[in-house]
Amino acid sequence: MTEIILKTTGVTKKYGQHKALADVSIEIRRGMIYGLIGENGAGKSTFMRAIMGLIETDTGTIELFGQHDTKGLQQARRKMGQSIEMPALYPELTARENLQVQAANGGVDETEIERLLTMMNLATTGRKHVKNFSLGMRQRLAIAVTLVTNPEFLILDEPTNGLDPAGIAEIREIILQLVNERGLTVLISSHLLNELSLVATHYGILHHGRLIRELSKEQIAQESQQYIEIELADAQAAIPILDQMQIADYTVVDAQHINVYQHNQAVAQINRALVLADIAVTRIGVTQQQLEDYFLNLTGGEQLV
Ligand SMILES: Nc1ncnc2c1ncn2[C@@H]1O[C@H](COP(=O)(O)OP(=O)(O)OP(=O)(O)O)[C@@H](O)[C@H]1O
Repeated sequence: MTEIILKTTGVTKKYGQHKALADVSIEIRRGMIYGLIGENGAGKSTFMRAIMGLIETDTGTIELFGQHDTKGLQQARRKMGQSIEMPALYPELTARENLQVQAANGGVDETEIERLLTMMNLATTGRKHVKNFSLGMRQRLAIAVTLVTNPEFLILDEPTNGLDPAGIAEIREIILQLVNERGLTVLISSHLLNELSLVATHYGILHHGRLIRELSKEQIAQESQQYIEIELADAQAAIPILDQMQIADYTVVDAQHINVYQHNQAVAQINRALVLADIAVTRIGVTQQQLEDYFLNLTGGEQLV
């Protein structure tokens, strides 16, 4: 079994009468990219802040790199990098200068700073001050800053928030590169579920401060339903054919679309039967239920965005 990097047991945090976190227990092992998913106000930032030691929890325990007492946790937190919302970037300095300031507090050398700038696609920003950076550039610099201390465990709170698809893809590539090349373990939060599905190896779903499910990428693939999607000229005309084939579990979506949920039926068989009955099929294939829909089911239809 790989090493446990973070283990929380029954973590609870109240703000007045409001429970921002209720009995949250999670386990993150080395090499995982753990995606923390939840709607606005679900408790994602509160949880991350608790791990970072930025807020006190009411009850529960936090174990980091096997340490759980105050002194041990303090030491263990040195192995973490974090970008909680916006880390402190100096707006009047360049990207390189920002990294140099961080490195001066005890961290990497100039060569590593150059490497980080290249990795984050910031090497050509030259004399440009951070205050003139785009949001994407700032987000990437924020991640670079967290790497200056050579962390083993990275906590990223909504690193793709507000970015366009190209910016999101860039962050995704960086995270995958960090995991592959440096063996980092990552805890990342987002409400962009489909986006997270391209990087996360494990998921924790927070809903009203509770961890309602914890599952792996493979479990999601199994559980999110597959179905056969048929696009055809006349959906009504296809009904008797499906009945003849003893297919009972299907939905007529509209005049040109039918979804069949019995995926033990071969796609080719259905296609052949429809074509033989003179019903033109324009498209037929197996579709995976979108991750977004899967989580909507789990949270009782409440939007996560
Ligand atoms: N300092 C605070 N004082 C009072 N209530 C707070 C405080 N911080 C957070 N909360 C409340 O705790 C709940 C969880 O907030 P949190 O910021 O952790 O959610 P989140 O999942 O990170 O959401 P978002 O995506 O909006 O950041 C919210 O209802 C929020 O209003």
